[in-house]
Amino acid sequence: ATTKTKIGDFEFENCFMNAAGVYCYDKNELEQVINSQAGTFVTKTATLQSRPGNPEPRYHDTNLGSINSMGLPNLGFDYYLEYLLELQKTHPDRTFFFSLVGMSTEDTHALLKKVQESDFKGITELNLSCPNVPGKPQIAYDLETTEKLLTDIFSYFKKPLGVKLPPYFDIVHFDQAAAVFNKFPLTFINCINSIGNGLVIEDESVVIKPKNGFGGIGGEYIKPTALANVHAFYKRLNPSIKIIGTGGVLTGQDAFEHILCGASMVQIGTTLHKEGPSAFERITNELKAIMDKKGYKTIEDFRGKLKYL
Ligand SMILES: O=C(O)c1[nH]c(=O)[nH]c(=O)c1I
Repeated sequence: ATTKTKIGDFEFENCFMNAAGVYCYDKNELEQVINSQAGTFVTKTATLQSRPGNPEPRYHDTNLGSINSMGLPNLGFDYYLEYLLELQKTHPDRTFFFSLVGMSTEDTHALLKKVQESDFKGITELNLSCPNVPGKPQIAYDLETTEKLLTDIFSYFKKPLGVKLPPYFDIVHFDQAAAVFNKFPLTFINCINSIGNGLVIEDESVVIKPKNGFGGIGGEYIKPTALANVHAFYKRLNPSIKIIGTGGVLTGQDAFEHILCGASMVQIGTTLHKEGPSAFERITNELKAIMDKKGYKTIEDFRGKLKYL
């Protein structure tokens, strides 16, 4: 079996990649993902200026997953763009993802205009769902603002663009959000970001410093919500808008379920943070074994084919 996949006009040898925020802060981390079995990588979400992020401890692993309130620490847009342009020379046959968001609407447009005017040939992931910048709501929970932002963006941005979404929890919100996204030539949507503002307690204390311990939840806790968002949008979106599935992937079986729900690419966050880049080889082999046992040759043989009772 092969786990190769396609997003927009781009082919990837493997349908696995990191989730933004994990193993993607600097060239050293990104190099490790390039040299792993991952099909591609996405950068840490970049802002116009570099940011130190929230006070530590700001990330904590638990038996069932993770909690984080990083606060968008990153080396700044220019650092990642420069590296991505260098990779276009050293790895001309590969396509990478550039995650970004402005700290204001003006900044978001400034960032995307810089990408549009640059020689970047990869795919841009606009993060509409960072849950950890105090005072900043998750953009994608405000569908009116999201529609206005995308309308303005697509008036000048002509390169491949997708959006990173927070989880939605109401069928009516799936309907309303899908109706907005279907208005735009999006290359993909990525479901889901961490489940915002959970709380993890050990003994009598929170485990992270920012926001009195409130942070985005990842890992095993979130797979049912991730799968529901992948499948809800798969059923509602124009087939030209691909789905990236993120959330709760520990094994090949979890990845199989994301693809069954309609995902064309699967991102790994918490598991990658815990296990390191060798997780890509393990999970790829586990998925291939499942496909071989079931007689599926490519992921298109079962993508989106979730059975109902
Ligand atoms: O706190 C973060 O940096 C962060 N953490 C997340 O869990 N998701 C995000 O999109 C971001 I931008």
